[in-house]
Order: sequence, then C-alpha cells, then structure tokens
Amino acid sequence: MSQNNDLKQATISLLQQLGLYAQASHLLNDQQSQPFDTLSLNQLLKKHKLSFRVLQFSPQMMAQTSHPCLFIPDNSPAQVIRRRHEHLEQLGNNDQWQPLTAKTGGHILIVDSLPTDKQNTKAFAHELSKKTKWYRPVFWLSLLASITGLAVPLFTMAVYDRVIGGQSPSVLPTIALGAALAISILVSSRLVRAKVLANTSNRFARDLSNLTFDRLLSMPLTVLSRVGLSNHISRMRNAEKMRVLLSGPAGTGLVDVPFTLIALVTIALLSGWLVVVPLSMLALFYWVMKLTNKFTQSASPTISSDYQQSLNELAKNLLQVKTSGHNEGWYVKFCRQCREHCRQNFIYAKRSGLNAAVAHAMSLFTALVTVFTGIFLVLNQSISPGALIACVMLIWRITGPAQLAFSSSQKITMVKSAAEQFDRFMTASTEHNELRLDLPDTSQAPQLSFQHLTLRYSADAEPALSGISVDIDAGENVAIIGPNACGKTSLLLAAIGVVESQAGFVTINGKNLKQYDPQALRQWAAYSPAQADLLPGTLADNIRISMPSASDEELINALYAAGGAALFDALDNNIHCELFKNGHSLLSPVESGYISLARALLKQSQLILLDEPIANQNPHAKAQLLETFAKLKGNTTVLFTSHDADLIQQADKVIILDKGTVVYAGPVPDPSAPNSENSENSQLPQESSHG
Ligand SMILES: Nc1ncnc2c1ncn2[C@@H]1O[C@H](COP(=O)(O)OP(=O)(O)OP(=O)(O)O)[C@@H](O)[C@H]1O
Repeated sequence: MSQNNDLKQATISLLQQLGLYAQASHLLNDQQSQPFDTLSLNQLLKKHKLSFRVLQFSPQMMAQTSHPCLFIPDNSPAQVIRRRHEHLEQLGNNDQWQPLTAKTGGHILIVDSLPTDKQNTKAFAHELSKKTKWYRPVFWLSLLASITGLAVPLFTMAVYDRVIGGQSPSVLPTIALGAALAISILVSSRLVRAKVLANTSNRFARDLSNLTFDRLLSMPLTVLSRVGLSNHISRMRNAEKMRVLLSGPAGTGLVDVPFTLIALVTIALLSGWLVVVPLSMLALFYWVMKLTNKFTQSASPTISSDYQQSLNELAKNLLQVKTSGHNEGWYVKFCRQCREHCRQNFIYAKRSGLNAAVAHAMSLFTALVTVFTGIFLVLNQSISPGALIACVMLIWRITGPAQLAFSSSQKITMVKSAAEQFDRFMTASTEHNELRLDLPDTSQAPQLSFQHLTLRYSADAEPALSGISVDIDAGENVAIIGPNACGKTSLLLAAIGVVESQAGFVTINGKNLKQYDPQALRQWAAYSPAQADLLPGTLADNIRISMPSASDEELINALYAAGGAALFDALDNNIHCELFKNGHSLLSPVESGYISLARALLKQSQLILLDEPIANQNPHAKAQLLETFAKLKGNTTVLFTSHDADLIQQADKVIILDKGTVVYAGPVPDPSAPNSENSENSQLPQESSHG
C-alpha cells in the first residue's frame, strides 16, 4: 500500500511539475480510486490526454526527454526526475531539484506531449509511427535477404559461363558451397523477419484494440447507442485487419517492393540497357493491375453488413421467433439475403481470380520479353548466356513481390478504410473532452436539483424529458412514477450524467453535474437498471463488479438486502456458483434483478438510483427492500421508479411524470384523503401491483 501511496504522491508531483495543477489536485482529493497502481497511473494519464511512453530506464535515454519524467525503480519509491544539461536531477521532499542518486534498474515514464485541445486527425499514422523501433530490424533483414537472394542467379551464371563455357569443373564445389551458404542466410533472415513482423503486427493490433475499447468506454451513451452495435464490432475488428495484413503475405510483399531496386541494379550491371525491358514491363504491370483492381473492387460485396446484422438479430430474438410460430417470414428474409450475399461474393471471387491470373500472366510475359530481347544481346556477344539466364531469374525477384502486393490490393484497400475509420473514430467527442475534475462529496447524502431539463435522444424525436424542474433534498427517498415511456429511466440516467440534456442542467450539492469527473461520479453513485445484464462468471464475480474490493461476506449481505435470499438458497448458498453454462445465463431476468440490486446496494453509496427495483419479484423480496429503504432513510438519497403502491407509499416524495413533464412533485398524497379524486392522486397506483 505504501508503494501505491508513493506512486500516487510521485504522480501528483509530476503533474504539478508539468503545470497541470487542476489535474494534480483532482488526484490529491480522489480517495475513491484506491489502490493507485501502475494501471491506475496509465488510465489517469490517458484520461488527461498526456502522450507518454514507458521504457526500461537507462540514463542515456533521458537525452530524448523535454519534460520531467517519472522514474519507477524496481526496489524503491517512484520519483520525479528531469534532465538538466548533461545531468539528471530528482525532485526532493522539499520540492527542490537535487542530483539523482539511484541510477539502478527500473522503468521510466517519459511524457512526450502535454494535453492539447487540438484533435489528432491522423491517429492511425501516429500509432504506427510509435513502432519505429521495429522498422530498423525489418529493413536490415530485408536487405540481407535481398542481397543473398542474388546468389542463386549469380551462381547459375557462374556455372554457365565458367564451368560449362570455360570448361573448368574444379570451381563447381566452391560455387555450390557459396550458393548453399547464401541460401541458408536468406532463409534464416526471412524467418527472423517473419517473427519480427508478427511481433510488430500483434503489438500494433493490441494497441489499436486497447485504444478503441478505451474510447468506446469514454464516449457518451447517446452517441454509442446512435451508432449501433455492429459498427462498434466492426471498429474492434480493425485491429484484426492490421494483424492479418502486416504478418500475412501482403505485408511481406509490400516490405519487399522497395528492395526490388537491388535486383534492378544487378540486372543493369549484368546486361546494361536490357534493364529497360523489366522497368517498362513493371510500368505496364502497374497500369494493367490498376485497371483490373478497379474492376474487382467495383464488385465488392455491399450486403455483408446487412447480412451480419440480420444474423445478429436472429440470434438475439430466437425466443420470440420460435414462440410466435411465424418462422416463415424470418426464413424468407434470411434466404433472400443469403442468396444475394452468395451472388455478390461469387462475382467478387470471380473477379479476384481474374486479378490473380492477370498478375501471373504479366509476370510470365515480363520474363518472356526479357528473354527474347536478351537473345539478341547474347547473339551480338554483348552479354554472356549465363548473364541472360541470371537476368531472367532476377525478373522473378521483381515481379514476385509486385504480384503479391497487387493480388493483396483488396486487403490494402480494406486497411486504408480501416485507418480512415479509426482516425474518424478517434476525433469523436468523449466525456473527457472538457476538463471535468470535481469530485463528489462522498461523506454525506447529496442534494439534487433538476433545472429546466430537456432531453431528446435524437433531433427528430419527441423530447423524453421536457423542462423538468424539481429539487430533491439530501437523504430523501423519492419515487418517480408515471405511465410507460413517460421518461422515468431517462430522468434517473440524467441524474448521473449518463445521458446529457440539450437544455437545462442537473446540480448535485449545488454544483453543475458537468463539473464533476464523470467516472468518479458514477463510481460513487449506485445505479441499478430495470433489465440487468449478467457477465459470464460466478455469482460473486457478478456482484463484485460494482466494488472489486468487497469481501464475500459483504457480497452475501448485499444480496440479502436486495431480497435475494431465495435465490441464494436456490444456488446452494454458494457465492462462487457459476451462473453460465455453454455461454448461456442460468438465471431468469427476475433473478438477475436481485443481482443488479445487490450490486447497487453493495456500494453503500449515499446516492442510489433504482429503476423498477422489485418488478415481478416475490413478496419477501418486496418486504426486504422496504426494510432496506427504511434503514437508508435520512442518510442516503434514493431515487427509484416503480409501479408498486407499497413502495411508493413509503417514499418521502413522489415525482409524477407524464410525456416527459412533471405533473406533480411533492409528498406522497394520502390515497384515503377526501381530495384523492384529484388529478395527482389518480396517477398513483391504488393497490399493490406486484406480489
Ligand atoms: N436510447 C434511446 N434512444 C432513443 N429513444 C429512447 C432511448 N431511451 C428511451 N428512449 C425514448 O424516450 C422516451 C422515454 O423513455 P424512458 O425509458 O425514459 O421512459 P420510462 O418511463 O422509463 O419507460 P418504462 O416505464 O417503459 O420503462 C420513450 O419514448 C423512449 O422510446
């Protein structure tokens, strides 16, 4: 723990030294994100948009630094260090710089750039540029492979001209030995290069995946739901495309293309102006392949995403499809899409085949034209027959990579569009775009206020909330009620900023919600959705996600407080019971509801928001929740939506919504009162609707 504190303290000092005082005091005041380890440090710096690298420490590498750095030695506390001319300095306890004493092993976090509002529109290229460390070995290995690749044609030439032409078989063993040596170097350098490329592509793909996932998590919910699931999946697959391209044959072909220059220079040295032939053929190769590629690309399947979408829909709605008995409609729709999918893929595959055949024919044609032109030079005795044979062999070293690169052109196009998509995605706004660093006061129940809040999910939709103005006192238990789709869930989500209003605002303890660090706010507030999702894992894993440090006993207590005693009993009182079998949840939606409620109660937060907490649950669960509510009264602000009369009756305040507007906000009206006929009371459920 003390190591963690040291790291946190050093990070605060680093932020101060970088001039990021607001960020430093945010971290100083943040008591929630304990323990503060290297993972927390990584997330924090990303959140504050600092560009950084973590490397093995060596004093020489400090020459690259322009900002103070964080030195994390293996066996001693982290320190802020900096380069001053030729010397390294560490920040002492009194905030004074002094010479660095420990120069032993450890890691160094180098800050490359400070947060900027400028959006990086070339995020993909920027990420790729970070991999420069790998370019050098790939370059040298490719050069070695290209030079040793000359051996076979040159040795063949020597055999023709010296052994056969010169009648001196004694040089043959030397030539054979030289050829064997060159081939073994060629093979080994190619093997090592393949390993380096696989390593680079995997690291690059991993970095892209991490960035994409981090970005998805930090985007506003409204943007995420507007874009749709299939788009998110396709974004996550971008990384896979890069992995396949870089480590596959297309990547190898592309890397080899510049090295064809070595073969061209050798042809020029061996045969003089004969090099013009392969050069002109390469130009012709390029134009022909450009045309055929265009022809192939014009047939790229356009239905793939619709087809994938309908498969996802079918998988999601299997129960409804089966129970409705109307399989026919789905079947017909699926068959139609499947037929079209196959037709488009067939045309595309046919054209890709044509592409590959044309590329192959162009390679053969280049070799043939070189042979026919070269024969005249041999007959003129301008070059030896061995030189002509060597030139023809070298032609394959030029057309091979070109053919590979051209035949993989659809993969290159795919990666190009993936890069563009990635760049666009990285410029989308996130919840961290503005500096939101205030932390909620976690020591007491908060007071909430909605001020003229208006919220639409899309520009052409009716507002889900319209001009909502209502105050909620600290520690109040508030029931939000009203007909379906009147905006109850939206109001709960707006209270913790998960959906953002277009007009009006929400305050917590008098401070606009937009000032709070969204992550810290939601880590503190407890929200239980109406439909709970379970994650593959045990009962304990599922409850613990809201508070990873909770003990098993705390999990069980939270489950009991949520009314889940019967569920726990059914699971043999085993908190480590697996909830999934063959990828499917073993629990019903109602049983999942207990887990969702337990997650919220486990946090012991002073702000609890529950969306239909006991819908369809048994009477015991309701009694338990009433008891839990009674305990929370006064010291926790609770907002819940419900249609249950008993739950509503115990509330301190009721907010009645209709079509997104407040029709009543105040104490729960007494149903037995003489004016119970009035409009407010008539909205209240008159009897227990559940259980
Ligand atoms: N993610 C969303 N995208 C688009 N529209 C939405 C979204 N969520 C809710 N809505 C719309 O906003 C309106 C209010 O929905 P909301 O879920 O807040 O109502 P509710 O009172 O909680 O409904 P219910 O009682 O059925 O849960 C509805 O018309 C709904 O269709």
